[in-house]
Amino acid sequence: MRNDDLVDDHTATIQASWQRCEEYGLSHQSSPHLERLPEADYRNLQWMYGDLVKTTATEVLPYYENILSNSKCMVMLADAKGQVLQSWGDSRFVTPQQKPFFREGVSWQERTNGTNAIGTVLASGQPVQVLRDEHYLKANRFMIGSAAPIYDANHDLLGVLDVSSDAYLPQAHTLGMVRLMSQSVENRLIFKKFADEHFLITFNTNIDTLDSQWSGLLVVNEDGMIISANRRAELLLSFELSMINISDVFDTRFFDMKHQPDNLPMRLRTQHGYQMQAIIRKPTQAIVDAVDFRNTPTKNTAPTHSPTVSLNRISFGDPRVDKCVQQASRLIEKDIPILIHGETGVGKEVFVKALHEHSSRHQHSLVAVNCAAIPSELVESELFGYVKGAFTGANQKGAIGLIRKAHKGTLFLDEIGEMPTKAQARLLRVLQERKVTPLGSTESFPIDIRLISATNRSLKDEVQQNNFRQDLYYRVSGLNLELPPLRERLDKRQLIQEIYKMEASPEQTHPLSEQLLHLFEQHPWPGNIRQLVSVIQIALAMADSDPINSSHLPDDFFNDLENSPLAMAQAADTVASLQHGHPAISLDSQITHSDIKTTDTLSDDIQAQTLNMFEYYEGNVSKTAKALNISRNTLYKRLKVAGIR
Ligand SMILES: Nc1ncnc2c1ncn2[C@@H]1O[C@H](COP(=O)(O)OP(=O)(O)OP(=O)(O)O)[C@@H](O)[C@H]1O
Repeated sequence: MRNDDLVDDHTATIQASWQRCEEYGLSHQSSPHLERLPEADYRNLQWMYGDLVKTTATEVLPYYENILSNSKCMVMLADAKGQVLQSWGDSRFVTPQQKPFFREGVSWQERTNGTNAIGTVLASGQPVQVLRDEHYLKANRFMIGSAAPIYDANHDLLGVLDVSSDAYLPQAHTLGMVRLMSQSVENRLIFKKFADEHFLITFNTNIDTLDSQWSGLLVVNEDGMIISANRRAELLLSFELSMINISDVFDTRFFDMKHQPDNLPMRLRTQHGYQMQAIIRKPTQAIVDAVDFRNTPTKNTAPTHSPTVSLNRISFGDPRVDKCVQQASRLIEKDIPILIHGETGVGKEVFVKALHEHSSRHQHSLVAVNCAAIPSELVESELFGYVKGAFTGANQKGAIGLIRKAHKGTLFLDEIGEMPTKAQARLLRVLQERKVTPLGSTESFPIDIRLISATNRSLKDEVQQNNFRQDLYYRVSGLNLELPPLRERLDKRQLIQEIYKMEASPEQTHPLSEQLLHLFEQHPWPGNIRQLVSVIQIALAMADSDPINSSHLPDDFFNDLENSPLAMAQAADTVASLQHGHPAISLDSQITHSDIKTTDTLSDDIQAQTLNMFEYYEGNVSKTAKALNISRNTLYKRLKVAGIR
């Protein structure tokens, strides 16, 4: 590209940015928005982008330390929303009033801060240098910003790297340097992600530039398929690389490339006839492991029998479950452990399976471990693996352990509260060091897992009673989710119908009757969805291909109803109309349709449920009454008993 073209491009980028600023309603006099994110949100960000920050700080910036320390500038690393994750450097060139401009946790979006290097890179997707007077807000015109985007291995925008300095310093090379730095970050991230299990091929037109960040980088699997590449590779080869074989790119067999000694350059000719110099690096971990894990079907490693339900069928509009789905599906892509709490049978495991299938790790294993189901003396060897002869009774070949089986995938520790104390200490070390040392071994193996744990007890109480380590609690509970019991779900009706459809055979053509649906909606379901599935299965088997009626329902179903005064009161009419002499239910119970008069004798459970709901809906009487399926009057009376109104 000619210099004139570059100038034209630059001018067009800045003009387009100024136009956006006008559309956002900014003026040159507007004050920049320099407020930091709330501390908790900032901490979350740091956690989510831990790898990016660490890679930049420890593997890239040190190479530029000399240049940076001699040129009085600030380096800022921002996420894909322009929020500063970390800043480094010398703030001597800024006045005390200008220091907040470089603070971590400040957002540099154009929308709030006008044309600026970070915000304009985000809007244009291109490296940009914003000179002093090109900043839209006058308040920002004390600096020159040079910034370049950072993309991840999938070529999705990950963040922006920015170098800002005093307007009077020479700037000729800064933009080039920032581009180089962002390319190094991208290359390092690709290395980290793939070096364990894949071949990495670095190539360039000249042997002297092979070491540079501008070399092409290809990630290739055992069969020679290209799994990932840096952006330079596509530029150098000038064609799209995704999922093609390396032998379609170069005229050398992959077999010959694989057997080239590590770090010894080889000459390759592209299919277009260009000569390239290349270096191949072999996987650092035995490739057999990698293949083994990826191909292991979930059921072999996970003693789980729950059905596979897609994530968009987990909730049918319950606000609490919706929120769980939204939060978890976002955080499963980050390195944040998830802890799910919920009564037995609410569908914790079904939810985890759906999440894993939905996540980018779905080609790898979901390993589900029920910590309560493994005998305590075997928990450690099952989880962490062991080497040959580590203990009496051990398998002669040794075992890899469930945690390593989840490498690159998801590890689900169900009933984590049941884990023996010794195993807890070992698990904590594994999570801190991200390495597993099998029993009897001195060697450790790096692991890359997403961790989801579940419990139906309060893990916090377990910590207080010294049954669960506090440090481990903090390690496993990044995002705490509560899956509500079935009786409290607002999408009960749809969920019941959905499960009925799943369970009914093609011969069963009758839908669930309105009355049965109503009865199911009132039921307290102490066994939650598991019980609902079982009741529907029994009823379907009893009814054969006839429509289901109450005589097909198991006795336990009615016992639960009788034991739940509230549900009983609400279900009475329905049962009366459905019942054809079912022996398990007595409708002359002292509980009548008006549970109002029994408010003060309501069970603690119902009272607690009422208060929980009331709190959940932040004191909104209509919503709480609707959720509990009671009248507003009844709710007022219950609240009065609880001393609230
Ligand atoms: N969303 C759903 N759709 C269909 N069936 C479901 C759903 N959620 C749960 N189930 C049914 O309920 C059963 C119990 O679910 P799951 O094992 O996930 O519960 P859990 O909360 O993990 O229970 P526990 O705490 O006892 O381990 C499943 O086997 C499945 O039959």
